[in-house]
Amino acid sequence: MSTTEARRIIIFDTTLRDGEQSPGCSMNLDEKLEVAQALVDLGVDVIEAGFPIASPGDFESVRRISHTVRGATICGLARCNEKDIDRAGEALKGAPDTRIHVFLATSAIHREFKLRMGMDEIVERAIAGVKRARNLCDNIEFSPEDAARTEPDFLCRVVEAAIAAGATTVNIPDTVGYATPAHYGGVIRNLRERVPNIDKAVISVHCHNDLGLAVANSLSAIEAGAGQVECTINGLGERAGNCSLEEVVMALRTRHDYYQASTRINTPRLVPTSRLVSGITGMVVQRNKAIVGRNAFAHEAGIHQDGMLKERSTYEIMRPEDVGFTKTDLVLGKHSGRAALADRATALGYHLTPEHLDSVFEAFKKLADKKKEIYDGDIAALIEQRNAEVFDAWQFVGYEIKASSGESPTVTLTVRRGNEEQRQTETYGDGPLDALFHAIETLTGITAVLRDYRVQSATRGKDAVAEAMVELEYNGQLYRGRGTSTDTVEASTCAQLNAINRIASGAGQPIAERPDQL
Ligand SMILES: CC(=O)SCCNC(=O)CCNC(=O)[C@H](O)C(C)(C)COP(=O)(O)OP(=O)(O)OC[C@H]1O[C@@H](n2cnc3c(N)ncnc32)[C@H](O)[C@@H]1OP(=O)(O)O
Ligand SMILES: CC(C)C(=O)C(=O)O
Repeated sequence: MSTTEARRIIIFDTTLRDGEQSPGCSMNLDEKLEVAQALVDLGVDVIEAGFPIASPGDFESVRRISHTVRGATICGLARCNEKDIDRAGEALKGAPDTRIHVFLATSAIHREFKLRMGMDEIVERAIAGVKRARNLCDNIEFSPEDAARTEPDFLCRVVEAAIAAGATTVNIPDTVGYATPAHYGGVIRNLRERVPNIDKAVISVHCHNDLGLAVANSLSAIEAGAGQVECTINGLGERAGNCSLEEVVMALRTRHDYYQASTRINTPRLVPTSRLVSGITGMVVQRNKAIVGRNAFAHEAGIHQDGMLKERSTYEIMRPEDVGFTKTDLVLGKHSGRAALADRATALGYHLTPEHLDSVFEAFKKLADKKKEIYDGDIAALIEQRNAEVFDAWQFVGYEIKASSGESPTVTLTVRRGNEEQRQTETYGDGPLDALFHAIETLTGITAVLRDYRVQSATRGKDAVAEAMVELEYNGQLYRGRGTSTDTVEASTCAQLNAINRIASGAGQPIAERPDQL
């Protein structure tokens, strides 16, 4: 089947109703209007804007949305009683494209313990509710709540009666997330085979995620013939949530070869809409959440990064820009390889020789063992540090400090000169840096005046790299040195040593040329 012949699946978004039922996710009127507009921009077909009987605020938000938001059908929920249905009709009155969604539970557990109604009464109430709603609106959805746990024969009976009474959509909820994919697909198939008037209505699915199967169950139902899927942004919803809109939409799109079904969703709006809803509800999107999570298109493993740089379909089944991310993120961390490091260095404007890359890579791996995430600032600092070290006569190896307040610290500094390690221990000065700088002077035999010393964080976070900078005056010339490390003392010692190395190699600047610095 070609793309043009694909079945179109109706996307019914219930972020503003079932999504709002997530504990702590209530939204105010302005926020609901903003989300409703974003849902229209995203291209959803139906927006379930709220449950008008629930509160005056819910009534008002359904009323305002149905009167101001254009481009989608606006739906209001109602229990199967006159008051709820009339209130929903009132909230939607006068708006151009609306739907009333009437629900009544049908499973044995709900009939016996919650509603205390027998089967016949359920059927009668369902018929009466749909008819009453149909007098207020032409577009009626009926949901036999807890359908997935309802006896198949009885479910067929209720669905047939609801359609005969005027329901244009019959929604089959897995209210408690009990279904599994094959089971749920079977429920839909059974209805299609056994309900004589089933072709007079669209079959819809509404899956909860208690077993983490909401998306899988929805896809199975679509495969079995469902034409509408109910879902929420970020999978928000009662308890473990609902079917996630972004996941089901991208599954249909990515596996079009299999499902032969399409939606109207403008997929590059998925990430912005997810961020909007997350910001408004305060429900943080987990980093590894499919489609919209921060890591959804991030690759850290060297072998994957190498594959991605050669041909991105090696490790990506969707393009990040198709869901609204700007680009794939090759995260640099302890699992990365040279290919990704070289690629990032080039992007940052550095051109590394193979030897230089090896040397930066070695320092990068050491840093990555200490730090969870390596930022661009870290990479730049490492490259510049290595650039400076190329000429170094003395290279930093390590230090030890014994210090207590009010006493001169004792430091041992170890440096390498060629193949030889040199060590200097001293008890000196006001603090560890004073002592370490003095140990450098003793080891190298070069005494200079410290004109400037600065240390700053190169990147973010507690484990950020410290970047130290010193300026030394020596024989009327100015020598700068830089050092980086996650350890501030080490960064400062490296900076001092780097400046001394420059003195040794004569790489200074006349002081007169830089009066502003002094
Ligand atoms: C599966 C779902 O997500 S359904 C939607 C769930 N969403 C919500 O409940 C959020 C909004 N709800 C509310 O604000 C309140 O529950 C209200 C305003 C709707 C009702 O409040 P109250 O009148 O105080 O009733 P309460 O919530 O305590 O109990 C629900 C009543 O509705 C009845 N009921 C439940 N579902 C239905 C239904 N589909 N049709 C008719 N009656 C129903 C229950 O049997 C119970 O009746 P009872 O009090 O005679 O035993
Ligand atoms: C109202 C219905 C569709 C519902 O939310 C559910 O059954 O989960």
